[in-house]
Amino acid sequence: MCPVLTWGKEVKRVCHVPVCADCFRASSGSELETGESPTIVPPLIGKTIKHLLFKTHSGVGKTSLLVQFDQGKFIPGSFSATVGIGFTNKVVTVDNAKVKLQIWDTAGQERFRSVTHAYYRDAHALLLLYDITSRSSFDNIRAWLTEIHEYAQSDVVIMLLGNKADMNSERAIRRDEGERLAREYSVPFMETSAKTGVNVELAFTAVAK
Ligand SMILES: Nc1nc2c(ncn2[C@@H]2O[C@H](COP(=O)(O)OP(=O)(O)OP(=O)(O)O)[C@@H](O)[C@H]2O)c(=O)[nH]1
Repeated sequence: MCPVLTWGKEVKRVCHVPVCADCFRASSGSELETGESPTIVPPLIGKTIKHLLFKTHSGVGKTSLLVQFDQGKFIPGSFSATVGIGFTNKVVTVDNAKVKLQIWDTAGQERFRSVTHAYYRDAHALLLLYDITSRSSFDNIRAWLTEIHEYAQSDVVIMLLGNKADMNSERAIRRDEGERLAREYSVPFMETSAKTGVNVELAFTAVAK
């Protein structure tokens, strides 16, 4: 039985898979040459999307959101603060194509600003996070958006995320405030919860579609 292969946009020739002549024809669109061994070279990954995950304020749930996306679980309690920049790789299937998401996790602290700037230029997507129970985290967003516009590629996808959506009773920022700010900067917006997992997958994969 031949493997089912999905051809992505940027083919990365990483391994050879032996297949029958019919599958070779179906996958490559060409016939085997006489004497040619029936192997095709599938892409392991269709494309790589680089995300940069931001928090605008301490404790908005950036690490929890990443853990929920990566491991599908919520681990209560604060993680040790992100130092400098780290990254997580996750391969997801989008429209039958495998896409590698490389998620760079930045420390929001001032002293790491210069490190972070270097990554802006390379990113396809920037996820900007605030905590719906924290007015100050929301108030920081404008400054971050201004800075991002200065350093990021002009075609970068910026997404605004209001995290801790499960904490409705302690909400300090109405959903429509988030929506309005997002409209003002022409960026997509959604509320997420690292605890319940709501919209977490969507937030990370939306850019890959
Ligand atoms: N209820 C609820 N709590 C959350 C959610 N996301 C994170 N938390 C909690 O908020 C606190 C901070 O979460 P972290 O993931 O450490 O936040 P961070 O932005 O990485 O924090 P620092 O790097 O320390 O600034 C922890 O107690 C988490 O358990 C969420 O969606 N819902």
